[in-house]
Amino acid sequence: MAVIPVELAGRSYEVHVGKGLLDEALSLACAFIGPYHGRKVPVVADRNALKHHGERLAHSLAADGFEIAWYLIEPGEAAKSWAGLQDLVDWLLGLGITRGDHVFALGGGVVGDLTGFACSIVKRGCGFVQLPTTLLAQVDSSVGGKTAINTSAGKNLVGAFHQPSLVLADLDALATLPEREMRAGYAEVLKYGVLGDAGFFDWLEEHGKKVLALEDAPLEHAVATSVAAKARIVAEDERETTGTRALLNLGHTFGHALEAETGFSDRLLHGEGVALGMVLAARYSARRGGISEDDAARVTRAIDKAGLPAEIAALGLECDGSALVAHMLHDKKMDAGGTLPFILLRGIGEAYLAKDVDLAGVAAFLDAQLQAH
Ligand SMILES: NC(=O)c1ccc[n+]([C@@H]2O[C@H](COP(=O)([O-])OP(=O)(O)OC[C@H]3O[C@@H](n4cnc5c(N)ncnc54)[C@H](O)[C@@H]3O)[C@@H](O)[C@H]2O)c1
Ligand SMILES: O=C(O)C(=O)C[C@@H](O)[C@H](O)[C@H](O)COP(=O)(O)O
Ligand SMILES: [Zn+2]
Repeated sequence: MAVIPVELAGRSYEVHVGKGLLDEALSLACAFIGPYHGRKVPVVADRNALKHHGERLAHSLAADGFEIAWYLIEPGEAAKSWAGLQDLVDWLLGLGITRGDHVFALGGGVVGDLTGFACSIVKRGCGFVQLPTTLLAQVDSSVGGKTAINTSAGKNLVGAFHQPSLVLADLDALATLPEREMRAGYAEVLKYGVLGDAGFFDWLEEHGKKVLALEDAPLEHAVATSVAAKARIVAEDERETTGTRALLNLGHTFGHALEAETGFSDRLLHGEGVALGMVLAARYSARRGGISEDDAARVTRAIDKAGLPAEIAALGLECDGSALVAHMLHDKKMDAGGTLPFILLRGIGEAYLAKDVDLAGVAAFLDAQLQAH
């Protein structure tokens, strides 16, 4: 078991990583449950998280004398929408939620992002506890307080920074996760190595297969190392103002554009978009004379070896590079002068924010990538 603190002035919280946490460590979470609503705890879950882990959660809360008021969402990115937000907020208000209450989010990044955002606005803010059940949510989305919904203009364009009070990442939950989702989460694990920890990247090259196969020790090491990396970055730059936190966006400028182009659908999962985005960022960096061609190829190989998509040509998109760049114009990193900073690489473990990227050049680069292979 690992306990990783996220140190934020006045709002520090812990991320617990280990097996059996949904069964055992919930007494920790019970400290956050107010004496409201006839001791019913509001839990937001998607149908898959409920099906596989709802009973464990209900059982464990019952031991502390609590019942659950469930709010169910359909699995998939579509729930991160205005309509999804409105329905959830109405439900919370209907429950008589107070500002001192905590809502529990049981599921992947979709459940966490939507619940966190609803909790940031309901009565101007109530608390929430993250119970992440996907690898992606355990290593990334449940930590750091970015919450959001998507709009027709793009990914995560309406949201808030709102930190959870506690995160319990139960590694046992991953046993029921479909393989494709496990791989998608692994893309964000690789991201921490590629952006800032060459040693971790080396370790993943050697042990990544064991992580994907859910071997206990490698899995816990990968999740805890990822969470610790994210916690360090978030503690340094909570609201992405200094450029440090922007590094967590490695692969996302390209990835979010690909997600938008594929309609935020099952055609391309978020982690798959990030995987492709990291390949593109590495290749684009190599072309500018940053990372070596060999190391860019190493990044591509690690992604491919994990069974993640590594070539955008294989997506069969019917668009050109300019269409992808048009999606990027909505990116939240865009500054008032119309510059879109890109997270590029000097080497493996050495990401930086480049503010001199010419978008016409990116479109031409993408045209070539869309044709290649
Ligand atoms: N807030 C952040 O910092 C942050 C970071 C990374 C990603 N995100 C967001 O997270 C979302 C992606 O999250 P995700 O990859 O977890 O996707 P997801 O929430 O859609 O979950 C993936 C699928 O797994 C199912 N599932 C969840 N837990 C399961 C389990 N234990 N067993 C079986 N099935 C299970 C879900 O029902 C869903 O079908 C995107 O919207 C992305 O933008 C946010
Ligand atoms: O926590 C962060 O900061 C990240 O950038 C983590 C990303 O993996 C995540 O997908 C995030 O939601 C993207 O942020 P956005 O600001 O580009 O929406
Ligand atoms: Zn991401």
